[in-house]
Amino acid sequence: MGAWVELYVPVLVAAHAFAAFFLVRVLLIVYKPAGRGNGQSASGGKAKLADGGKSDAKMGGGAAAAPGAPSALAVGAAPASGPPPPSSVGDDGPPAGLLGPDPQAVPPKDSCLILRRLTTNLNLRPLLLEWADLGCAYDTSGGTKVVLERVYGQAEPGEMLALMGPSGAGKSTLMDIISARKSVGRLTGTVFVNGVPRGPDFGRRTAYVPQNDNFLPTMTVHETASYYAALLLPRSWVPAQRRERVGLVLAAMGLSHTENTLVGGMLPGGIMLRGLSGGERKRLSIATGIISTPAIVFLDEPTSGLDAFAALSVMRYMQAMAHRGGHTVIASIHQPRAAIWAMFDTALVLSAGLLVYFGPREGMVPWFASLGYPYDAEMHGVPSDWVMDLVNVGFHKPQKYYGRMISTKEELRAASAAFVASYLAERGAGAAEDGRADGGDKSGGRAGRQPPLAALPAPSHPLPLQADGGAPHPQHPQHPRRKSARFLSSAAPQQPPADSERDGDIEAPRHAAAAAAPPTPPPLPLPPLTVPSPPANGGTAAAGPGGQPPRTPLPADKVAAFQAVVDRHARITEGGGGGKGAARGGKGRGGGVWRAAAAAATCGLYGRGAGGGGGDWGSDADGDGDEWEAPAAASPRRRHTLGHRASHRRPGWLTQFRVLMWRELLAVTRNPADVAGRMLIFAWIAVLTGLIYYNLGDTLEDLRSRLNVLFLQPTIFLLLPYVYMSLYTADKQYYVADAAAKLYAPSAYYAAKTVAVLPFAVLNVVAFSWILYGMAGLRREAVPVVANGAISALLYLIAAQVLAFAAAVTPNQDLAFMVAIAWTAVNLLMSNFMVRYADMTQVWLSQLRYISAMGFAFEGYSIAEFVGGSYSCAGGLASDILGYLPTFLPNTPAVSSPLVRGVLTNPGPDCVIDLGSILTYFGIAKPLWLVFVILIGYLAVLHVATYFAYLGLARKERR
Ligand SMILES: Nc1ncnc2c1ncn2[C@@H]1O[C@H](COP(=O)(O)OP(=O)(O)OP(=O)(O)O)[C@@H](O)[C@H]1O
Repeated sequence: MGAWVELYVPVLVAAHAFAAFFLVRVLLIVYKPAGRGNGQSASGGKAKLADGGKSDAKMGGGAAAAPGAPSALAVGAAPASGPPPPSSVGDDGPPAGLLGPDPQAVPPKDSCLILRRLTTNLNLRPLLLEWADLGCAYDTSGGTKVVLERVYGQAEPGEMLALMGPSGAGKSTLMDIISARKSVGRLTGTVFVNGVPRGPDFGRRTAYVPQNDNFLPTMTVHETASYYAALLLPRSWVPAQRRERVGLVLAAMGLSHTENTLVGGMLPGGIMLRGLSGGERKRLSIATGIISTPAIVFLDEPTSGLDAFAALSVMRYMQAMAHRGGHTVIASIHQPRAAIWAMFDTALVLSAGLLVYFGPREGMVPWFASLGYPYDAEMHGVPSDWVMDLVNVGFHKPQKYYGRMISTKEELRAASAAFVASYLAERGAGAAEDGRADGGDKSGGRAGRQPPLAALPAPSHPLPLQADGGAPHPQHPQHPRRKSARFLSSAAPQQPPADSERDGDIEAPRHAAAAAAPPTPPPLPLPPLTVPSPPANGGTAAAGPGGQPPRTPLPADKVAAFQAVVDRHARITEGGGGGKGAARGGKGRGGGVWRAAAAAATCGLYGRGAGGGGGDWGSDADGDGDEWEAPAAASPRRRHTLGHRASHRRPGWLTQFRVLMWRELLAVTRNPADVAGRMLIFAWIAVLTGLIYYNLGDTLEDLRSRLNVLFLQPTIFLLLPYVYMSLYTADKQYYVADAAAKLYAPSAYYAAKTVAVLPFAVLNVVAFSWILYGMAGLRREAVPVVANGAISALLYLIAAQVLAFAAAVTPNQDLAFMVAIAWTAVNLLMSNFMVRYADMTQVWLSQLRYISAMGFAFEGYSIAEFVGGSYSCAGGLASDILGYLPTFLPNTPAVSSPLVRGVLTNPGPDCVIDLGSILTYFGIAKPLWLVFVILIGYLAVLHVATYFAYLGLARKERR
C-alpha cells in the first residue's frame, strides 16, 4: 500500500522541477543580462530553422557568422553579442542597412553590396503589374454595395506607388485585388503581369506586408526571419545559403543589431513581453516580406501606428528597396507627411471607390488644376493633405478655408469619369484592351468590357488632352512621353535631390512654377545607361570621385537589350503591339525594367553577373516566369542539374511540418503561462483535491468519497482548458494570417500543432491524475492506475479540442466561450453521476449522453476502480450513520430496534460489499476497452472537424 500512496510524491516533485526549468528559462529570456539581445541567453543558443534544423549554428550567427557573408554588412550588422553599431543606435535611430548615413544621397558602397548580395542567388525578376477596369461589389442586406468601380493603373519595377484616399475609399480592397488576396465580393476586371493576365505563381513572386504583423512574441528577430526563410526559400538551398540570406535581409533592414532580441508583444494570456520598437517591428515585417526577393512588395498602411520618425525611417527603407533594389513598392497610405509623400513616384487616388487620379506624383496637382481645382501651397499645405481634402465628399468644406473643392458625389463622379476617359484615351484603350483580352483569354475577355468612351459623362472642365494638335497634352500626367521620360530619365545615374525635395516640400514651388509656364516635354531618347565597373574580385566597386562608384557606359548589347524591353513594354502598355503575340513575346524576360535598370545601374546590380555569377534581370530560361533562378553560387553543372522547376520549388510538406513544429515548440516552451503555469496549476489543483480526499479507506462513507473523486476528476479536466482559451484564439489568428500569405499547407500546420502540444498536455494530465490518485488512495493496482491516467489524458485532450474547434468556427472569443460552455454543461448534466440516466424525468433527454465525453470518462473511471472489487463490511455501519437512521426514517421504529441495530453493526465476518453493484447502479455495462475506443473516436472526430474548420479559415479573407 505504502508504495502506491507515495506514488504522488515523485510525480509532484517532477512536476515542480519541470515547471521550474521552463520558468527559469523564460525569465532568462525576458530579463536578459545587460548589453545582450534579450533572446540570447535563454534561447538555448541554437538556431535550427534557417538551416532546416540541420545546423547547430549559434543563434545570432546571422550575417556576421554566415559563411560568405560580406564583411561590409557591418554597416547594419553588429556582432551578435556586441553593442549595437553607432549607426543603429536607439529604437529607430539613424537608419543603417540599405540607407547608409544619408538616405537621399547616392547609396554607399556597403548598401549596394547588401543589395547585390540580396539578389545574387534569388534574382529579382521585375514584374510590370497593370490592372484594368477593376470593380468590387458586395451583396448586402440593403442591396448591392459597390465599393470599387472602373479602377485602372499600373506599377513598375523600381517604383513607389502610393494608394491614397479617405477612409472607406477602397484602398485596401484595391490592394487585396491586385495582390491576389481578395476572396470575397463580386470582382470584375483583370490584373495583368508583364502584359498577360496574372498567373497562379503571382503570389510567390510578391510579398504582402500587412498592417499588423503576425510574429510570435517569444521568437527572436533572427528566429523569426529564419522561420520565413525556411518556408519561403527554395528547397534546393543548403543551410548555409539560408543562413546567409537571413543575415542579409536583416542587415538590409538595419536589424542586425537586434538579431537576438525577442520580437516581444502581448503573449496570449496577457503577459507583456519586452521586444522591438514599432519601427523595428515594421522593418522586420518588411525583412520577412523580401526574404525571397519578391518583385512587388505590397504594404498595407506601413506607417500607421508609428511615430513620425519611425514612419519616416520605415519609408526610407522602402524607398531604398524600390529605387536601389529594383522592387516595386505599392503602399496604401493615409495623409503621409511631406517627406514621405516626396518618396513616392506615383500616386493612385480613390474616393468612394472611384478612381480620381493615377499617375506621377508631380502630375497630380496639375491634373486637378486642369479640372478647376487649383492647389494653393499657402492654404493647402502638402499636396497629399490637400488631395485628401479635395476628394473627400463626406463633409462640409467652406471655400474660404479649403478653396475650390469637390463637394458632391456628382462632382466626384465627374472628376473620376474625366480621369478614366483621359487615361483610356491616352493608352489607346480599345486596342490595348482588345489585345490583352486576346492575349489572355483566361480573363474571359473582361478587360474589354468597359463602356465606350463616348458613353462616359463629359468632364465638367475642359481637359488639356488635345492641346497639341490632337495629341495628348505634354503636361498631362498620362502623356506617354512624359510618362516614359520619367522612367527613362530615372535610368540615368541618380543625382542627390535638391534640399527642398529632400525635405519633402517639393510640390509647392515646383507646381507654382508649373502653373506659370507649362514644362517642355522631356526628351524621348534614352540617356546613356551606365553602371559601376564590376570589380574583378566580385566585391565592392572602388569608390570614384566624390565617394561615388565609378560609372562606365553599359555595354552596347545591354543598352540594346534595355531598349528592346522598353520598346516592347511601350507596345504592351500603349496598345501599339497588342494581341497575344506581342504580349507573350516578352513573357519570362521581365516586363518594364527601366526602373529596375536604373536601380541596377545605381547599385551596379546589373553587373553582378560578372562579379558574382548571377544572371540577367528577369531571366527565366524556360520563359514560364514562375520559378527562381538557380543559385548563382552553384557550379554550372550543378545549376544544370538543379534545373528550374525541380530545384526551386518551395519546401515540401515534411519540411513545413518540421519548421512549424519548431515554431510551435518555441511558442509553447517560451510562454511561461503556457508551459510552467499550466503544469503548476495542474499539480496544485491535484494536491488540493488530494488533500480533501486524502487516503480514503474502504468504509461506505469512503465509497461515496471515491465516487466523488471519480466525478471531480473529469470535471476539472473539462474546466482547466478554459484558462487557455486565449491561446486557442491566438493560434487561430497566427494561422489565418499565415494562410493568407500561403506560407504552408494547412495540413502541415495542423499536424505540427497537434504533435507539438501533445506531450505537454499528456504530461500535465498524467501528473494531475497520479498525484490525486496517490493522495486519495484509489485502487492500488497497476491496471486501474494506468487506466485512470489514460482516461484523464483522453478526456483532457477532448475538452481542449472542443475549445480549439470552438475558437476555429466562431468569429470571436466570446462566441467561442459560448459554444464551449454549452458543450461543457451538457457533459456535466449527462455525466450519469448527478442524476442517473434512468432517473431522468425526461428520459428522452438522456440521448444527449452520447455527446458527453465526461459521461464516458466517468464510466471508464468507475470500471477501473470498482469492477471485480469488494470491500469487507464485517465492521458494520459506522456509528454516525446508525445515529442518523432514526432521523432519516422518523416513522420507522424498526430501525431503532436492537435486532436491526445488531445486524447493521455486526453483519458477520463474511460480510462483503460487491463493488460491481455500483456499476450496476449506474447502468455501466461496457468493458473498459470499449470506453477507450469511444474516447479515441471522439477525439478523432473532433480533430477532423477542427481541421476542416481550419481549412475553411484558410479560404477566408484577411486584412
Ligand atoms: N465584406 C464586406 N461587405 C460589405 N462592405 C465591405 C466589405 N468589406 C469592405 N467593405 C466596404 O468597402 C469599402 C471600402 O473598404 P476598404 O477597407 O477597402 O477602404 P479603405 O480605403 O481601405 O479604408 P480605410 O482607410 O479606412 O482602411 C468600405 O465602405 C467598407 O465598409
